Amino acid sequence: MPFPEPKEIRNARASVSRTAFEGASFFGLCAKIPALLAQIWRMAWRIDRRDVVVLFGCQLASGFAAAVVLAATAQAMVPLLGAGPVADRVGEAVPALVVVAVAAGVGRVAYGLASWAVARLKPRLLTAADLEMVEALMAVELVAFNQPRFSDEQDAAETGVVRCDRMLYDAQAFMAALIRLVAAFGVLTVLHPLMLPVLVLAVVPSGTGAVMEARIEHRTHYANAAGRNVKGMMRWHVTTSVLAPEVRGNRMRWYLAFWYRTLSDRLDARSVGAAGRQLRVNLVSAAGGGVCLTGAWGVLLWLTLTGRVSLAVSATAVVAVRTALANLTNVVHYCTSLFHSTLFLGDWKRFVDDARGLEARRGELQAPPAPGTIRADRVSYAYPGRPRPAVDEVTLTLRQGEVVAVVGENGSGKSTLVQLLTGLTVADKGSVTWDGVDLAGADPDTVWARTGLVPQNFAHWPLSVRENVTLGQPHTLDDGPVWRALEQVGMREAVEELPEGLDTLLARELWGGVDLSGGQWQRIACARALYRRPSVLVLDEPTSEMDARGEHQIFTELKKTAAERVTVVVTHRLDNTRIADRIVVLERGRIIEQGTFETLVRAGGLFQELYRLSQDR
Ligand SMILES: Nc1ncnc2c1ncn2[C@@H]1O[C@H](COP(=O)(O)OP(=O)(O)OP(=O)(O)O)[C@@H](O)[C@H]1O
Repeated sequence: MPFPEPKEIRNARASVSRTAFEGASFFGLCAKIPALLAQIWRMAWRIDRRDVVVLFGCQLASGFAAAVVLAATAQAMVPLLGAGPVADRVGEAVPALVVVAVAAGVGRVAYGLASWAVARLKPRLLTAADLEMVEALMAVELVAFNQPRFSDEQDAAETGVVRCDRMLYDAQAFMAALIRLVAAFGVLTVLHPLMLPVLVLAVVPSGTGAVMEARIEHRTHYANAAGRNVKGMMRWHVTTSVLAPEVRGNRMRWYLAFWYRTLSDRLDARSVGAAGRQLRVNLVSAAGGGVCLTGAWGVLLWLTLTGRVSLAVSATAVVAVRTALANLTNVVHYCTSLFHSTLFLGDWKRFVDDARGLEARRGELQAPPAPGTIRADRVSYAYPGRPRPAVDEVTLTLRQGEVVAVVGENGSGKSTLVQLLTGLTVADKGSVTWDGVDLAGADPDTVWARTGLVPQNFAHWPLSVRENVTLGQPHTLDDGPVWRALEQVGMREAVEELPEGLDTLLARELWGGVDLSGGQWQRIACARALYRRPSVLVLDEPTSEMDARGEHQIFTELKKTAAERVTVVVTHRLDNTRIADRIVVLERGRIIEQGTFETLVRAGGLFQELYRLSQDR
């Protein structure tokens, strides 16, 4: 049976860049260039003023040198093409030829120095853009990730970061070509005023063609954006060692290969189609440019034949026209590329600004360092685009020293509730208070400084064992507390056996790395939370992959250290809830039962039913 075709993937919205480019004409682009250049210079200026000054100065020098080369060439042509013995004519031209050689040398050195400044600025510009984005993303409210537009905008902004690499080079190449073009125009105008309009006419078709080609490229880029992103994600899934057993054990390889090839073919088909359209545009503009250029040569010939310009001037004009044309092609090419890059940069800027606006900034209130009471008062929360609240009018009080278990079926709202209790998410309705301090108005950093969280999806940080335990803490050189936390979760022996103990890198893909089992990783995540000695400890399915001994050890430890904190455990293993002082049962976002294990297991409600099912084997 043939495989079913993968779904066509599209972006949730068209990017602002795309619309901006679609609407731009050649002259529209030109008008925007000064502002775009100013934006790039401003960014570069913040990074290294000296390099920007070198870059700018060298560009001016190389442009000036180009003008001198052309003007001196014209001077040398006069004797060279004049009358008299060859030796005399050459001798007369020597000073001008020396000027040509020196100016060409100065131009080359200036160009080299400008490239050096670009090479120094480029990586730092990229890092600055990247850091801004990473820092902004790490600070946004969790709810931002649930907005459908957010990930599209993030993709466009990522492209902006990558394009920073090219943008500076484009700006430099554009400026260099522009300066040379202006120099060539200047020399031509001096030679004969009629030369300038003729040359402008000759270059309009190629300029228009280049913009049209760039627009096709841009359109293809966006048409392929969503598919390219998904393909990139899929590439990781199908090639990573983490998922290799699943891919093989379920014989997924053939379908995944088909999927990957189909998606790649679709992307390629768009690019191939675009290449054909670009060729047509290219040929038409080349033909138009050829006709105009022939006209320009014709005018030059007419000026020469009618004696309006000398043969020497005419020869210089040929050199100047060729210089102008070559640089004009570069001007148009780099201008469109620059425009393209700065549009992506605009996406990046907008995203970073928006993300900063979405930063978790709620108020100046300080959360109590060790809350005696956490209270949820008629708290509701609905995820964007979901009609039913995930947590619905929940009222609950947790006290210091208490271990509370939260149970319920999949999707009943357990994880969402613990996120609300720890201020990771702010309630739509109702309030969560820590000793009366409303988390909606509290500085979230002061809240999270007191919490220890083992979420359902925790990271396998590709760092050393020590860093995996201490992550997020102020640095301490003392390994005692690290070993203590590892002991609490029964990992001391396992870590001692690792090749480099606490220094062992936990990442099998990297050189010298060692991977852990699923249960061991869970123990490390628990050790990380316990190491923090939090006053609010939240564990969301902390032992789902652990063996009986590990699970027993964790729950014993929780009970032993419960007095110093508020402890909340989300679990599906209902036997574990025996250690809890209180069990809260959720259904469709509401609390339907509360009590001790002994009460609930006989209460005839959902807990009793779920417990019976868990024992019915
Ligand atoms: N990021 C999200 N965006 C949209 N809806 C979500 C999101 N996360 C959870 N939900 C929905 O909210 C509801 C509650 O989810 P939650 O993760 O809190 O349930 P849970 O009780 O922890 O489930 P489980 O036992 O499977 O972990 C579910 O209907 C779920 O589909």
